[in-house]
Amino acid sequence: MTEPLLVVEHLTKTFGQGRARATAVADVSFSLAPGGSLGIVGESGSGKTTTARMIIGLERPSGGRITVRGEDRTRPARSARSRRRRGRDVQIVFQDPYTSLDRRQRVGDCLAEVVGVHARLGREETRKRVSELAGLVGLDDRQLAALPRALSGGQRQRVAIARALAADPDVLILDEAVSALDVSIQAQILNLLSDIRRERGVSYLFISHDLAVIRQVTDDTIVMRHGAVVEQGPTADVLDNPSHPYTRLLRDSVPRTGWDPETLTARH
Ligand SMILES: Nc1ncnc2c1ncn2[C@@H]1O[C@H](COP(=O)(O)OP(=O)(O)OP(=O)(O)O)[C@@H](O)[C@H]1O
Repeated sequence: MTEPLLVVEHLTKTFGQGRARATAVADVSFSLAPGGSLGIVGESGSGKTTTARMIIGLERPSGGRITVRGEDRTRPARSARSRRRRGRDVQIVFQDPYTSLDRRQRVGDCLAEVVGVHARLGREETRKRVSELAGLVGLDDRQLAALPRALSGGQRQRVAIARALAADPDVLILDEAVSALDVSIQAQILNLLSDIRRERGVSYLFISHDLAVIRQVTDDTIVMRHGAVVEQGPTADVLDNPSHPYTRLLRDSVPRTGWDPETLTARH
């Protein structure tokens, strides 16, 4: 059996103290295989982003363990060097890349900067690598020379994906990465992500509230509610034959032919 790439065991996160203390993530365990794609679904506030933030090292777990290729990643990195090294393990793409892009920096320069952080390359090699990344995500020279504000939402998300891939990570976390895009652009980005996974063997942790998206891009899925995992398994099984009432509710909440919100609310 292939060794898992990312393993999360009994992960827990509590915020606040005393009466204000709240558990955002409660005893969450899962693993991600090399080249695999795992979906995390759940309603707003179920702990999906907090889980992702702990894996990327932006939040310190209150309990549990995170390993990548068997190496402990539970505590956030202390030095710039180990942060860089960990950047080659896991990268994240958020819903709105505009907030994380430098508004005064041209897209090509932004990509060159990240390439420079992760690999010591000469000017010509850096240029080649930027052009390769741009090709991978479908950005042309005009877009590389542009400032982020001159790009559409879909193009900015391509920049965010290219920037994450510039570190050549083993795992890419996509946190509602296509949720803000309209449906046709969303389909383009999802196809792009499938191609990248096939060509590069990068693994995905795909966080979304959209079950159609989860069905399209993941092999396995976990369902979170109130910080805990209530169901997990192959995506088709979880979505087609949910065993937990909450998963059934999530699935039945998707509008489709014959959908009746009144019956749904009455039932739950
Ligand atoms: N820094 C923080 N301080 C206090 N509480 C927090 C903090 N970050 C998250 N929480 C709480 O933890 C819970 C889980 O939040 P989280 O953002 O992980 O949920 P989510 O499933 O990603 O939701 P959404 O889909 O709306 O992004 C929420 O109740 C949230 O209010």
